[in-house]
Amino acid sequence: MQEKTKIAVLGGGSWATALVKILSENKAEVRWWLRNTEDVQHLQQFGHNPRYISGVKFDLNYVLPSNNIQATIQEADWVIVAVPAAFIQQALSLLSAEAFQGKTLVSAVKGMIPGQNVLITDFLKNHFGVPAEHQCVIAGPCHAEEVALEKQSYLTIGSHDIDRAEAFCQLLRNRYVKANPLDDIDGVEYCAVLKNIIALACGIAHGLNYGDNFQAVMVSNAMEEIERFLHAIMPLPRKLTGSAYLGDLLVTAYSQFSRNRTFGNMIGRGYTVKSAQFEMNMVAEGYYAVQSIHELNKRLNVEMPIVSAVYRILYEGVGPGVEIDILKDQFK
Ligand SMILES: NC(=O)C1=CN([C@@H]2O[C@H](COP(=O)(O)OP(=O)(O)OC[C@H]3O[C@@H](n4cnc5c(N)ncnc54)[C@H](OP(=O)(O)O)[C@@H]3O)[C@@H](O)[C@H]2O)C=CC1
Ligand SMILES: O=C(CO)COP(=O)(O)O
Repeated sequence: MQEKTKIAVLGGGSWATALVKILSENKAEVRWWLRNTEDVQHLQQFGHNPRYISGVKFDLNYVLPSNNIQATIQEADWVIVAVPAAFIQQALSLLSAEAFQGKTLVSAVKGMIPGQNVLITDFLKNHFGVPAEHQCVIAGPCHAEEVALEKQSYLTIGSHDIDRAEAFCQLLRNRYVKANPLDDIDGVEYCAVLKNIIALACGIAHGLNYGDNFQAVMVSNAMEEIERFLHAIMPLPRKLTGSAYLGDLLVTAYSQFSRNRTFGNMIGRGYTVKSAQFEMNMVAEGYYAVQSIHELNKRLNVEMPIVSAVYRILYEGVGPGVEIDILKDQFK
């Protein structure tokens, strides 16, 4: 009998839950680290994650939930990090560089490490010495909630090592998931960070009662902003109309499932940042990312009116109406 591929998934939120569904249904052995003991016990007893997309039922012959992060990754060939960026340092604090040796690390995270303002793959390289070519990122327009409903979805796996990316695609492909490898790992990682900020801006505008006409213009302007930023930080010929770039921006800006859009919508309707965070039991990465991009852009000086507006609204207390009014006059 062929040995099962051993994969560790770190994180207990919606995206980790969706990825465990895909991988375990493809008969990989998934060791799953969640930080809460009660969640692990619930999974072991009932086969459901109690707090995130709880309708998904897991086959416990293939899914091994645990609170022990060292034991979770020990035997795995692939380690998927699916913890929101702001909590990664804390989540991985018990692990040493040796723990990752010989493994492929896959970031499922669409954020940056706050304070350090680095991408997750750079953090894993700097902090744990994981070489860039031993890493992949999961990109593309894909909400966990739609994976749970088995709706047709597309993922892009970025890596400097295209064979490794293809090998990971093979672990993901199924009846409703198509996966394609791509070598622009930094481009898709930065784009995923930026699209969350733009989706926040779209939510803010929606909360202020702007309509679809305005949002379409905001998204078109945003694409140009993203293009300028990527050109400044990582110039490469890339097709930004691809689904890992434009596609991910569109799904996050328009989907009812988007955390970032929902968070922005609350801000537009007058919630404070604290109260919006309290209302959502999920994480809007764009809130943290906008600070990192704002810091990075002090050096790059890219013209980023939408990102700057979101920064001023969330971190400087400027009224959302004031900032969107300014954008309204700048957009073409
Ligand atoms: N959801 C999606 O559809 C997609 C998400 N992603 C990315 O996946 C990553 C994970 O997000 P997602 O799964 O959506 O997360 P969710 O928003 O679904 O859940 C939040 C997660 O954050 C954890 N968390 C919250 N506060 C803390 C804290 N103080 N310390 C440690 N952990 C904390 C929660 O743990 P607990 O429950 O124990 O509090 C939970 O696991 C993000 O980077 C996101 O951008 C990428 C593609 C799709
Ligand atoms: O990246 C995502 C879909 O591709 C998820 O976006 P949200 O975090 O805004 O839900």
